[in-house]
Amino acid sequence: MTTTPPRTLTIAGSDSGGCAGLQQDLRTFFACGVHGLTAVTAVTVQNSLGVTGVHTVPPEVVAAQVEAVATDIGVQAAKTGMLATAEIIEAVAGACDRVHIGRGRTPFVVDPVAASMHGEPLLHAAAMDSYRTLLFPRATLVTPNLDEVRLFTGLDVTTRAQQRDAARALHDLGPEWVLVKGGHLRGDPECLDLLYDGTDFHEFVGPRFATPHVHGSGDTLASTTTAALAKGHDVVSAVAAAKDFIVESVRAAYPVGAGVGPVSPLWRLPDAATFLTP
Ligand SMILES: Nc1ncnc2c1ncn2[C@@H]1O[C@H](COP(=O)(O)OP(=O)(O)OP(=O)(O)O)[C@@H](O)[C@H]1O
Ligand SMILES: Cc1ncc(CO)c(N)n1
Repeated sequence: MTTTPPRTLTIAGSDSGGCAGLQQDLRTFFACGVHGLTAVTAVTVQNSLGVTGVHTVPPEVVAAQVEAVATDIGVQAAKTGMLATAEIIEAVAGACDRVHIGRGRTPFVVDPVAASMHGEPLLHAAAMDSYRTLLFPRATLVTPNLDEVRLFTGLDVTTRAQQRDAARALHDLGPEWVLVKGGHLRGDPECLDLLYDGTDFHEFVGPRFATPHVHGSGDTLASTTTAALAKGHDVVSAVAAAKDFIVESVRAAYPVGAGVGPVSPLWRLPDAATFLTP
């Protein structure tokens, strides 16, 4: 009998285009050798050009999915993506408490998704406070991009020094660790992601590729980190592994549709492209 792989849970929205959201989380989990579980929060009508509809799942159904998989299948690490509303955030916080997901217990990565990469909102404005009071204090790690940093702290980050100020301000909101992602620091010739635990900074620097196809890059980074935590890495080595993984995934990005294509965890499965070739 084969050994059961570690189980990772994503609490996230569906992207019908398969580039971001829970679809990207699941394929990243698969490529990282963990069994992916899902608690669906919302269905988005989305393609490579943007989001044209959002339909949320009732909060009690989101909570029930978390509890159903955690109590039977077990969760070694969990992450959140699009949570959409204050009511869903409240339900997620309650369910995670009941099944012992959160800092000091099962590792919990909170990716505070606020908008699509095309700028369409994926979070109600009224839900910002729920993130601050209910999720950041429960998080092992929060992973904001620079737009989310501005929303949560009011800080505009245009330099690496300001990235450090932002990490300090976010850490004050209660998470154990903060990763301020630098993908949006367009003037920087490299991509620096900055990790902070309230004492030490850790810098993860990678190349900045010229590709426009970076849809799902934040989801891939957070999912890989979650998979590494489930396999027993500490936060610093999990983020280091995730940074190596995202660099290869951006290098392997491909176009779909008329707009922005996804970064691709498929680089990890080199045989897959030729498998099933007639
Ligand atoms: N052009 C690029 N080349 C290489 N790495 C990149 C590039 N753009 C982003 N990254 C990396 O991808 C990860 C996600 O960063 P980013 O700041 O873009 O997050 P995000 O906006 O949440 O992503 P998305 O909304 O596209 O899912 C980071 O590790 C970042 O350094
Ligand atoms: C469902 C969903 N989650 C997250 C993002 C952001 O990457 C997106 N575009 N769509």
